[in-house]
Amino acid sequence: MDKIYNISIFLSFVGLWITSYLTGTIEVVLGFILIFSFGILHGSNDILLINTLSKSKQKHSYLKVLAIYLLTIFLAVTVFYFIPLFALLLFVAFSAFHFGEQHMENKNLNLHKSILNIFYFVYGLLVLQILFILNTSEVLEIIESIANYSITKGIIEFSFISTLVAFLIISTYVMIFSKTYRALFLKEIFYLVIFTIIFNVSTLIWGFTIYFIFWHSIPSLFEQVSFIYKEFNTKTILKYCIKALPYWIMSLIGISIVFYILKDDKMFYAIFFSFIAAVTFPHALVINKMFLHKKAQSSK
Ligand SMILES: CC1=C(/C=C/C(C)=C/C=C/C(C)=C/C=O)C(C)(C)CCC1
Repeated sequence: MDKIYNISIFLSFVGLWITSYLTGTIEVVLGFILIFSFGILHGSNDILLINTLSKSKQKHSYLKVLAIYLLTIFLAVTVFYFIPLFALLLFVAFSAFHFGEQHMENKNLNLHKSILNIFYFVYGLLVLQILFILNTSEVLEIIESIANYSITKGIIEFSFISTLVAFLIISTYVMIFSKTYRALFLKEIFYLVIFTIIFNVSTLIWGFTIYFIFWHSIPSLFEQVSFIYKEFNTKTILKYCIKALPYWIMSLIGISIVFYILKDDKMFYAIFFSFIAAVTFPHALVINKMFLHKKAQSSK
């Protein structure tokens, strides 16, 4: 995993360097290309993951799994439509846990499950809050168009400071009880400094893209391929991509239709993030199950 993160550092700075040559519009287009390729791909094989997870027990019917998955997405869309502010907060909370779990799970911190869950959540939330505090005006605009509710700069600042304090407290606790984390702490702070530099220099969308693709989706793809096929090489990556293709195409068609129907410039980011949010809910749950399964396997 360390190797992957070294590649992430390299790609992040390549990403920053490239954008110094690009106009704002091309930066946004490139961001969307990356999000719609690697970003969506990393969530396209959830159904395959569910089947791999249930292999040992009774195998669920494909249609049943697909139906439950689509129902969760439909439910998320409905909540977004009727109670957007609540849905947005829930989405940020789910995403924070999901980002934190992806980043920290493989560190084998060897602590009680509830402490680990809080730690994953606070870490992921801190990364998001660093992005938000360094791009406040863009974030406020998008939140207003999604939730039809204007929050103030003060709320973003307050959330950032509270999350930072919470992170320092839980980090101290984890350091006291986990030798592994003590050894890793400086490296983790170094990664956070890298995120801060990137989020400060880039626009909101480009900063989010760099984190989401190079620090989340690519490490997650590595983890998923290794979990499903037990090895990570060109052959298994190709297998994964072929399996993901129908879902990937379906999501691209789905979002294109929504954009085509609404065709509203102002709503662009709102639709985009609501779409990501809807697929994030079931995805985060499936990945959580994958990590629990891996842990159970390794402790056998
Ligand atoms: C960047 C950003 C937001 C949050 C985005 C998040 C939280 C994305 C999470 C994506 C995930 C977890 C994908 C699946 O793996 C807001 C709040 C919409 C406001 C505008 C800018």
